[in-house]
Amino acid sequence: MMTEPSASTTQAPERNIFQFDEQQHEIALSTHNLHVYYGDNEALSEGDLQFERYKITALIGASGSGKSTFLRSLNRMNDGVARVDGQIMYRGLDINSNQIDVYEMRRHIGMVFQRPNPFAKSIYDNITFALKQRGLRDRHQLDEIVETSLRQAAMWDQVKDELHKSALALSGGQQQRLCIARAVAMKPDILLLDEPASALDPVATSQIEDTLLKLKEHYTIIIVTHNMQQAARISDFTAFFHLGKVLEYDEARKIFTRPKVAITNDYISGNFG
Ligand SMILES: Nc1ncnc2c1ncn2[C@@H]1O[C@H](COP(=O)(O)OP(=O)(O)OP(=O)(O)O)[C@@H](O)[C@H]1O
Repeated sequence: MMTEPSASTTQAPERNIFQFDEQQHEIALSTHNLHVYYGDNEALSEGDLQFERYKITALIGASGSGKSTFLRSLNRMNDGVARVDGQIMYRGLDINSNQIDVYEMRRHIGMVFQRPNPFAKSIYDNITFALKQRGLRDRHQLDEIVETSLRQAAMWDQVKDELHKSALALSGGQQQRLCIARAVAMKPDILLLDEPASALDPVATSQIEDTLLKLKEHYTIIIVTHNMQQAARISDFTAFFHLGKVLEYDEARKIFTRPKVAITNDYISGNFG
């Protein structure tokens, strides 16, 4: 449910960061003193955020507020594009450390992009490509992973008889679910999704949302979305980004019913963005 626009639109932003009680919540990923720069321009100045295991966290905010910059930093997709200062802690390791094998880390922290980007290969080969690159050759094991991944992405029944058809012949929504299947085939801990449904129609969008709700049984999900209804429907926690900072981060039901920060209220009420 959305709240009514607030009268206090001009109120200066206050920081209102939700701190998990680490005793009660298992943290899958956390950031500490994170700053991201494109050249001299500081696009993100974010302090300490924590992401709880097996929950969906939505990153919301107006265009240019830094959501994608933040998301892409979480598995070093900004390497070579931006300078990232601060720590991103995963299983006790800072993923920005020189000792990290970036490809191995991305196996644990996978990503699905805004536009479906299947390889120009068959459905089967899209899912097995990276596994084969890593040396997995056992046909039986590969078949099993293809089936499990497609089931997790809720498209096994639709494509089980045409696994050798080109992925490019699938609809946009199916292609995006194939990209989700490709990501989960690597058995990541964390799935990052950058507006995965923005190029899809409402039916395909709703199927992606149902898929994500099922996937959170096994994965920690962090999703950028411009769709407030989507964030309210599927997220457990929501972070509101504004001008390169997180102004409010809390349980989604609180953000969408009684946000503490006036600008959050204005944004979710559709007053800007
Ligand atoms: N590759 C880049 N080079 C230089 N500046 C960039 C680059 N990518 C993003 N920026 C800048 O960083 C800031 C944050 O952009 P970012 O894409 O993270 O915002 P966003 O909230 O994800 O926006 P949108 O919702 O439109 O995707 C913006 O000022 C943007 O212009």
